Amino acid sequence: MNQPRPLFIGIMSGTSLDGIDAVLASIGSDGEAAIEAAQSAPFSEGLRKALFDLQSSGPDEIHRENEAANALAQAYGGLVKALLNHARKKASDITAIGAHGQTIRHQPQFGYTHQTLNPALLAEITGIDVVADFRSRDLAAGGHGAPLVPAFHAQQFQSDVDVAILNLGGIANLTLLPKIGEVKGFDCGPGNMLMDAWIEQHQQKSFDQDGTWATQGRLHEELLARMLSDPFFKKAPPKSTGRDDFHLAWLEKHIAKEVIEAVDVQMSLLHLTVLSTLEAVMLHAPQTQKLIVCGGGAKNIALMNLMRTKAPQLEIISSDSVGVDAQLVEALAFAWLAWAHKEKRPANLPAVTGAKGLRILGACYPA
Ligand SMILES: Nc1ncnc2c1ncn2[C@@H]1O[C@H](COP(=O)(O)OP(=O)(O)OP(=O)(O)O)[C@@H](O)[C@H]1O
Ligand SMILES: CC(=O)N[C@H]1[C@@H]2OC[C@@H](O2)[C@@H](O)[C@@H]1O[C@H](C)C(=O)O
Repeated sequence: MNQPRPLFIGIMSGTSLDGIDAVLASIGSDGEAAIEAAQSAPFSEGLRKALFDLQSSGPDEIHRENEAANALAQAYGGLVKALLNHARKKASDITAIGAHGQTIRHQPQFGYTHQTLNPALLAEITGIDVVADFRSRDLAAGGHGAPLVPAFHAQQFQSDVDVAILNLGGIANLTLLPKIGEVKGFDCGPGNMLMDAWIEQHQQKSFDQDGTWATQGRLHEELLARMLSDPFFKKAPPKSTGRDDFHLAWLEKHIAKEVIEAVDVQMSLLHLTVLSTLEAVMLHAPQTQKLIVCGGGAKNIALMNLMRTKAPQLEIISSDSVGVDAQLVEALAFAWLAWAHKEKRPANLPAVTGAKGLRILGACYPA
C-alpha cells in the first residue's frame, strides 16, 4: 500500500502587509506539492501598523521589533490552529511549518535582509517543528536571498512550452522557465504596493478592488515615463527589491510639483506594473509563450485586461486555471521550502540570487 505523503504547513505574510496566508500541503518524495487545506487572516490594525512602522527606522526599534516578532508568532500560531481544525488534523500529523516572517528591511547591498518573527515561540505555541529564516544563508553565500520561489515554480509549473510565472504581490517577481535551458528569476519592481499606498492615501481603501478606480482615470504619459526611468528596471539580474526602494516618497518624487488628478496617478501606476513586468519578460525571455500570473494582483481585473491588451502574443492566465489558487502560491512555496530543508536539499538557485553555490535554506526550531 502507498504511504501517505508527509504534510507540511507553509505560512506567508508578504510585502503588501494585507495579512497572512497558510496552507496545509502534502509533499511527495520528489517535491511534488498539493494544497490540502488553506486559511487566511488579515492582520489586526495594531500589528499591521507596528510592522509598517518597522519598515523604516525610528525610536525604540529593537524593543518594537521584538514585540512585533512575538505578536506575529501568536498570529501565525492562531492561524495554524484554525488550519488544523479546518483540516481535522493534529499537530503530530505535520512534519514541519515553513514560516516566512515579515520582511522589514531588505538590504542585500549591505549583506542582510530581515524577516521578523519569533520562530521559537511559534514552535512552542503549535508543538510543530518550525523552519524559518530562509534567506540569510543565500545572502551569506553572496546572494540576494530573494527571490526564492523560482525553484518551487520550476517544480510546480513545468510545461512543454516556454513559460514565465509572474507573482504580483506588493513587489512583482518573475520566474522564466524555458523548455530547454536554465531557470531565471528576479524581482522586476513594484506589483501592487504603490497602487495600494496611493488609494489608501486618497480613498482610505486598502486596495483598488478589481482596478475599478484606476480605470476611471487617464494615463499620464510623462509620469509613467519618469517612473519607468528608475534605473532598477534596466538593471541586469540578479536583482531584488522591496519597500526600501519603492514607496510613497518615491512616487511623490516622480509626480514632482506637477498637479495630477489622483485617479490619473492610479491609472499610471497600473500601467507601471503592467509595462515594467512585460518589458522584463520581453527583454529576458522573448521566446515566452505563456504567462502564469499569481499573487493578489492576478485578481485585479483591470490589470489582467491591460496585460492582455499590451501583450496579445502571450497566453496570459491566472495560476487558478492550472490548479493552484493565485493567492496561495507563495504560502505553498514555503511549505515546499520547509520540505527541502528537512530533506537537506538545497533550494536556492544561484543563477537567480547570485549566490556562490547551492545552499540548504532555513533554520529549524524543533517542537
Ligand atoms: N480583487 C482584487 N483587485 C485588485 N487587487 C487585488 C485584489 N485582490 C488582491 N489584490 C491585491 O493583491 C495584494 C495582496 O497580494 P499578495 O497577498 O500576493 O501580496 P504579498 O504576498 O503580501 O506580497 P509579496 O508577494 O510582495 O510578498 C493586495 O494588497 C491587493 O493590492
Ligand atoms: C526580501 C523579500 O521579502 N522579498 C519578497 C518580496 O515579495 C515578492 C518579491 O519581493 C520576492 O523577492 C520575495 O518573496 C518571494 C516569496 C520570494 O522570495 O520568492
